[in-house]
Parts: sequence; C-alpha cells; structure tokens
Amino acid sequence: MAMALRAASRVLLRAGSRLGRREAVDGARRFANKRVLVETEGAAGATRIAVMKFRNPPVNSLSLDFLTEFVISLEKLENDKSIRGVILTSDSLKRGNQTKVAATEKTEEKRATRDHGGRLQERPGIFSAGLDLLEMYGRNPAHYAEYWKAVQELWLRLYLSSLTLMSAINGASPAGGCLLAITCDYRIMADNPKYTIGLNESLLGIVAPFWLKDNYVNTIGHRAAERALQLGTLFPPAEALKVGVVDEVVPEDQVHSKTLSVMAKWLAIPDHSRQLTKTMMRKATADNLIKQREADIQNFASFISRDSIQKSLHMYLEKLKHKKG
Ligand SMILES: CC/C=C\CC(=O)SCCNC(=O)CCNC(=O)[C@H](O)C(C)(C)COP(=O)(O)OP(=O)(O)OC[C@H]1O[C@@H](n2cnc3c(N)ncnc32)[C@H](O)[C@@H]1OP(=O)(O)O
Repeated sequence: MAMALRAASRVLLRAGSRLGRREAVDGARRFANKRVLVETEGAAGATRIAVMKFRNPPVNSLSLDFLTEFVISLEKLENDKSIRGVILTSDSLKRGNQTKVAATEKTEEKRATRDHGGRLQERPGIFSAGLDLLEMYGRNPAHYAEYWKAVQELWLRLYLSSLTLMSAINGASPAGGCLLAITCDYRIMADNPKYTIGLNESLLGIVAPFWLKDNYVNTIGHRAAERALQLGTLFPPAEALKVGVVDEVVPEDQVHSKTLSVMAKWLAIPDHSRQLTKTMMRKATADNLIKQREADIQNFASFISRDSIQKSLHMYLEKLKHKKG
C-alpha cells in the first residue's frame, strides 16, 4: 500500500512539474496547467476522486489548446491508480485576483485587452460554451482537420474512459459543453433557469457529427434526440431532467456536494464489473467513429470550409457580439 501511494504521488509530482505547478493542501493535491485545474479529494491511502475544473476564460470554449490540455490531464488521471472517479465542472467563479495572462495568441490577445487591467475574467454561470467558434471560422482546411482530430480525441477519451465520470454542470452547456456532459456516466445540473444544455448545432447552421448524435440517442432516446437535434433545443434544467439529458437537478450551492455523494455510491461498485459493463454498452458506438476517423475529419474540414457554412458562422458570431445591445 505504501508503495502504491508513493507511486501515485510520483505520478502527480511528475504531472505537476510537466504541467507547471503542483500544490499539496491539507492532504488534497492539485496540478494545473493554464486551462484545466485538477484537484484530488480523499484521504491518503483511500480511493481518491479528482475534480477537473475548466478555466478557459471567458466562456470555457473548447479551443485547440484547451482540448490538448484537457486530454493530457485526463490521461494522467487514467494512469493514476489511486483515482477512480473524476468530476468535470467549471471553475466559473469570478476571481478578483487572477494571474495576468501573457497574451500571445491572437484570440487571447483580443480577449485579454478587452478585460480590465489586462486580466482575463471568467464569466460565472458557464459550464462550457462548446467548441471554440474561432477555431472553425476563417481558418484553413488543415487547421479544421487538426482541430477536428482533437475534438474526436476528446470525445473518444471521455466516452471510453475507464474512470467513473460525472459532470457537475454549474452553468450554460451548449453543443460541445453538452458533449462533455453526455460522455459522463452521470450528470447533475444546477437548478438555475438561466442555464441551458443541449446540442444546438442546427441553430448555427452546422450539423452534429454522427458519433455525437449516437451519444445523444443513447442518452435521451431516438425520438427525443431527433427532435432536439433538428430544433437545436437548449433545455433549461427542469426540461433537461425530464428528457434525460441530465440525471439530477439540485440547488446551485449543492451541485458539488451532491456529485460527491453520488460518486461515492458509484465507487462502491467493483471497478472491474462496472468498467466491463460500461465498455459493453459503449464500445459499438465508439468503434463506429474509430473505424472512420480520417473520413470524418475530411468530411468536417470540407463541410466547415464551405462558403455558406462560413457565412452562417460569421452571422452567429455577429449575433453573439451584438446581443448585449
Ligand atoms: C460541430 C459539432 C459539435 C459542436 C459544435 C459546437 O460546440 S459549436 C459552439 C456552440 N456554442 C454556442 O452556441 C454557444 C455560444 N455562446 C453563447 O451562447 C454565450 O456566449 C454563452 C455561452 C451563453 C455565454 O453568454 P454570456 O452573455 O455570458 O457571454 P457572451 O455571449 O457575451 O460571450 C463572451 C465572449 O465569448 C465569445 N464566445 C461565446 N461562445 C463562444 C464560443 N463557443 N466560441 C468562441 N467564442 C465564444 C463571445 O463571442 C463573446 O466574445 P466578445 O468578443 O466579447 O464579443
């Protein structure tokens, strides 16, 4: 046991030094990169739970950098034998004392200069705004292909994860945000009617990929998915619960504690039987993508490059920009 603990702590140490920093606070450990903060909870020697907090201001969009950092963090957790459960959530509380960000990338520069004092600010109430529209607009086909490969990778890693994954949905969760949630084994959403969740791709003039559609069908059933996908429905919590996009809706201040208590129940199940069952339920859906990944990438790159699609995305971005009035 002591050896296992030392090995687990070496994994976290290595993760921390590679990713930037590591801290140990009251037995809790954390490692962080720029866009994902991972904290582990649980007594030393016992099974630990990790909480992956998204912090990609302003809206936790799934940029290429975010996807890369997310997958690296998840892989580290998969390799840490002391971790059996992971909670995905947004680190969406506004913090007055954020680290100044070196604005090196074009998009970050734009956002950083927009924020007061050169600090990036996260907006509360956003789980994830989904795929980063700026990765899909005004770039070249090679970039779209690279981006889509990273999106596929994220989905496959999450969907086939041997860990028990839960999402604590503490904010808006459109499209790619919903993708993150529906790959999980269980979803708990904050009871705030301002927060919505669903696959709204059709409203942007784009189409959810077949594997995400399959994931949606597996979650809410064929008829409900067919209707919700065509209409691009974003469900408020009560409706999301009714249709089955989420499993529970709880008061906002109880999302984290409730997720921990549900996680404890799931972790009481022997890992091997739960994992084999999960694989049995999910493998065919994932294999459908695995056997045609390259074709799916080419299909996405050529679809998103179309003038008409770029025009739709442009209009959607303009609408977002001007909605505040
Ligand atoms: C292809 C199949 C798979 C998946 C497809 C997708 O995931 S496509 C992405 C779908 N996502 C959306 O439709 C969400 C769009 N965003 C929103 O509805 C709102 O931004 C949100 C998340 C509800 C937050 O609203 P809030 O009022 O708090 O912020 P605001 O709208 O002012 O946004 C702040 C700035 O962020 C930019 N932004 C928002 N979403 C995205 C995004 N997905 N990608 C990139 N950038 C995004 C927004 O334009 C604002 O920028 P600014 O320069 O300040 O105008």
